Amino acid sequence: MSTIMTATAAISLSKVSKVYGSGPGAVTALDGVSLTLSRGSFTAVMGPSGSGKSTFLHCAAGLDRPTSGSVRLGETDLSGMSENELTELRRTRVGFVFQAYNLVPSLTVRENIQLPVLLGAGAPDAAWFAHVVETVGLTDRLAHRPSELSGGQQQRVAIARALVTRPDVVFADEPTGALDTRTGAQVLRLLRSVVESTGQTVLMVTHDPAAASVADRVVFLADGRLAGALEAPTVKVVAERMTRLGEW
Ligand SMILES: Nc1ncnc2c1ncn2[C@@H]1O[C@H](COP(=O)(O)OP(=O)(O)OP(=O)(O)O)[C@@H](O)[C@H]1O
Repeated sequence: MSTIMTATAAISLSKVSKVYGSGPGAVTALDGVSLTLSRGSFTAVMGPSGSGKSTFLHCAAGLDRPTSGSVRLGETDLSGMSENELTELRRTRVGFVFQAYNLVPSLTVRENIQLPVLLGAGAPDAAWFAHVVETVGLTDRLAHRPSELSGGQQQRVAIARALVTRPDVVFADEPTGALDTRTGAQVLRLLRSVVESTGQTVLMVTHDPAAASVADRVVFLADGRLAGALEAPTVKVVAERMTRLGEW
């Protein structure tokens, strides 16, 4: 890999394939996908149901191992890593935001956000923590429990938690799937502003053209393969492209 690529690529997948099962029942969920995300970019992944989006996200994030091909996070090749090393990498170098916010109900907002740092027995960086909390607009909610917050606020806690370790990449799987349109739009604007204010790299899987239009680039998957990309996407163009790819 050239010096320029290692300097700018946050994540890089090379000919990644994933086959579930074996023999006649084997399913090829990903089929030779190569993609590079530059640092500070916001990329949305779209495609019909079953096209391999979740598998792609899981392989890129080190949650699942490709059957063949390689994934690099910055300069780290995930292929040869042990389970323990992958667990450590997920804890320290990637952040996750899921549709179901996955907050710990008994912990306060502050504790939920700090959890990844506390689990690593590290000391939270106070200035960064304050910056993240302010960016997501939760400064006056730190002592609350998740059940005392709205859905949008809970997802903002999850976003803050994903950012607190200053990960190389934040992976978001349908982050607005459980939110109403207006709250979803607020959460997306927040993710966008996070990319701009922190230089964070975000990879987001979504079914929603409006969500995808917030990204810098949309990549489309169909039958486990890359089926094109759009730069500076608009809702209309994304929706048209999805309609051509088949059932959403
Ligand atoms: N653990 C598994 N075992 C067997 N097959 C699987 C497994 N996980 C996914 N698949 C299959 O791999 C293909 C891709 O699935 P994946 O969940 O990545 O698609 P997706 O695009 O995220 O779908 P959706 O939009 O419906 O969530 C599908 O045919 C799915 O049935």
